[in-house]
Amino acid sequence: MNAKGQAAAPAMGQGSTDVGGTETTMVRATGLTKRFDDYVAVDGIDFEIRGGQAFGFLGPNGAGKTSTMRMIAAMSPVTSGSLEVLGMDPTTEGSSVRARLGIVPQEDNLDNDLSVSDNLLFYGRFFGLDTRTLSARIEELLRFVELWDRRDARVQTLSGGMKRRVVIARALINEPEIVLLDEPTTGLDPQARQLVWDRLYRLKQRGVSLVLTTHYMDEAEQLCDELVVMDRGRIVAQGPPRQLIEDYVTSDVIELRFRDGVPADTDVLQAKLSTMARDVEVLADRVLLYTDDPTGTAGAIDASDLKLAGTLTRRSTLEDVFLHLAGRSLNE
Ligand SMILES: Nc1ncnc2c1ncn2[C@@H]1O[C@H](COP(=O)(O)OP(=O)(O)OP(=O)(O)O)[C@@H](O)[C@H]1O
Repeated sequence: MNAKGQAAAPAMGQGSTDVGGTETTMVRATGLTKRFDDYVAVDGIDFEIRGGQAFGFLGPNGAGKTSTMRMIAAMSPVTSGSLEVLGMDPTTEGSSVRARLGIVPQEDNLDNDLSVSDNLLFYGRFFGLDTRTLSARIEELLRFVELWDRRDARVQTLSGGMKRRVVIARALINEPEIVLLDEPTTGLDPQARQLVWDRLYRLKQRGVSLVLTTHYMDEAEQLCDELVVMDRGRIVAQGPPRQLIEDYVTSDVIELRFRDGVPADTDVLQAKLSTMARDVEVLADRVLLYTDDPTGTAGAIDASDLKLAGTLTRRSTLEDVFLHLAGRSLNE
């Protein structure tokens, strides 16, 4: 207990509050480029990740998110441009960079035949940690991810959500200053996702910087302080999630569904609807009306001769930002 009677924060990430405050640059990329033969996967991007932040790369499949992560993780060399991770060059100082990172890959690469705690033990030995230190850390980490009671279970017997939490615990074994998570909740059911989000949120509260990729807008909105939105290797927008929504789209969206499907003559439809809202997006199955005056727009819709099956009014999301910037949906 500390002077205020609160339980002391676990050892993980200790020091990161000193060295990793928001004034500290954890990762800086300038003109960062990754090419696979002639294919440009990451096309000259600039970004800066500051300490204690949850920083997200949001974008559809193939946007270049994983390629960017792999360069930060010193797992894939930079083709051109510059990249600095914790003040080091990951291309020439790869092992020093990796020693201070935690990595949660897209695929759970646990040893299914080993127990939960042995997975952490063997991973920890790579970092040269002795058995006593490791035992204490394994207990603390498995309690943190709420899997201490499953410590002796073979990984094979765990659910997908539990496995993901084991990978997160494993990534923390070396007390990293930055944890890189590649699509941390892809494939998990809603309840398992909530649990992972909750643990990541707590980790951030302890001063650990999180860098994650996702193609889920709700994950980006829930977890990230700062986002870059990527499409086809480039950054199309950058900022805090709420700021991006404010900057690029209206406060509300009214979705229209038509009785006989979206009318084929989209030019006529666009012209008619554009008098009712600030922006109109015609999709295959519905039309989106972007408005800062949902009541006024709803009134104009009611007074029109549109043959509608139904309408839905909702707050704008990052999905709308992406649609506005890229002209297509995030998960298309
Ligand atoms: N080793 C590789 N060799 C050739 N092309 C690659 C390689 N790795 C990735 N790519 C290509 O680079 C592009 C960007 O891939 P990347 O995995 O970085 O995207 P992503 O945004 O993470 O998408 P996903 O959500 O599917 O992982 C894709 O078109 C992919 O096919």
